Amino acid sequence: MPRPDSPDDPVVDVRGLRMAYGTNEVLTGVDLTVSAGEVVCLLGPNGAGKTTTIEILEGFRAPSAGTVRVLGKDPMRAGDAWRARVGVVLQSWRDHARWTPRRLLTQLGDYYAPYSTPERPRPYEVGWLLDTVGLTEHADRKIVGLSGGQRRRLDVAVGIIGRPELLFLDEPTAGFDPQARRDFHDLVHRLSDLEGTTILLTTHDLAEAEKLADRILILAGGRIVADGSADELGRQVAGRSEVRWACGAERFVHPTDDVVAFVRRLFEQHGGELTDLEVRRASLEDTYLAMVQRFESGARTRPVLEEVVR
Ligand SMILES: Nc1ncnc2c1ncn2[C@@H]1O[C@H](COP(=O)(O)OP(=O)(O)OP(=O)(O)O)[C@@H](O)[C@H]1O
Repeated sequence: MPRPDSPDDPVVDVRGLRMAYGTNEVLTGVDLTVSAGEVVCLLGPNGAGKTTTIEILEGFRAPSAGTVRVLGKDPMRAGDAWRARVGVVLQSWRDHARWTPRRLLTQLGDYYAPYSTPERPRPYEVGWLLDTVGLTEHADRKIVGLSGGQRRRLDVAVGIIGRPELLFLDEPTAGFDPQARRDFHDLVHRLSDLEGTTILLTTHDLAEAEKLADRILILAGGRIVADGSADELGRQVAGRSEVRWACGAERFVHPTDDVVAFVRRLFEQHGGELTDLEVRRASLEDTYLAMVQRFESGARTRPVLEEVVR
């Protein structure tokens, strides 16, 4: 039995997780580990099982099989003290529509006060939190009158009011305008860098994943098919970089695995004639699409795909 608070223990440790809804097998053997202080992003196509995985880790859904340990406990059996250490940003806060954000956050914050420790005083101060999520101006308006993006900011505030050690964010920026998105990214960095909060998030915004995540997991076909930083994943997809150049009026494009060797040859052969040169590295979007495609084409003939990454 792992000691819950040893800094060396993984915050999330999942082995052989399986989940079926009736005959629909959504997760067929997920293994994943998240260490203290990491920001990990779970990517995957629609219906891959990201929300299902997160809900199981949150203790909101019982898995069909496998071992799940979150902060050293089985989420389905963990008590209030465990829950106070975990923050969850749900899709949208619907209760208490006639309350104000300030009242709601104050009320929810009181729930966490008994779980305050000298190392981690709980809850956050409500005024500070309202300011941090950009809701000060709307703090005393009824929740029912907030815009979609303002409600989403409130969702985030509700998720972190208890100063969680582990925070789950399921598509946190869906519906955010660019400013709200940037503010949110700053908040995630702040929680991670200053508070040491461990964060597991899902998103379909690959630029967001690249910006926020220390590590990216790709869930496809019921398993984790890729695990690494954006750069590490990129290196596993061959032919990813593209060199574009011009000789006089003629333009050329060539994909390559080894940009330096290719450009060196280019200079040796055409150095004097080159009028333009550009190296375009594949984005996380290119990598992600290539990996999911590789998985899907392989899956038609081979159900097990560990070789995609390892
Ligand atoms: N409560 C449920 N009952 C039955 N099937 C469900 C339930 N919740 C999810 N599913 C099914 O499980 C699969 C995975 O759904 P899930 O919401 O976990 O995927 P996701 O990766 O989060 O998708 P998205 O990117 O679209 O949000 C889907 O086929 C979905 O229809």
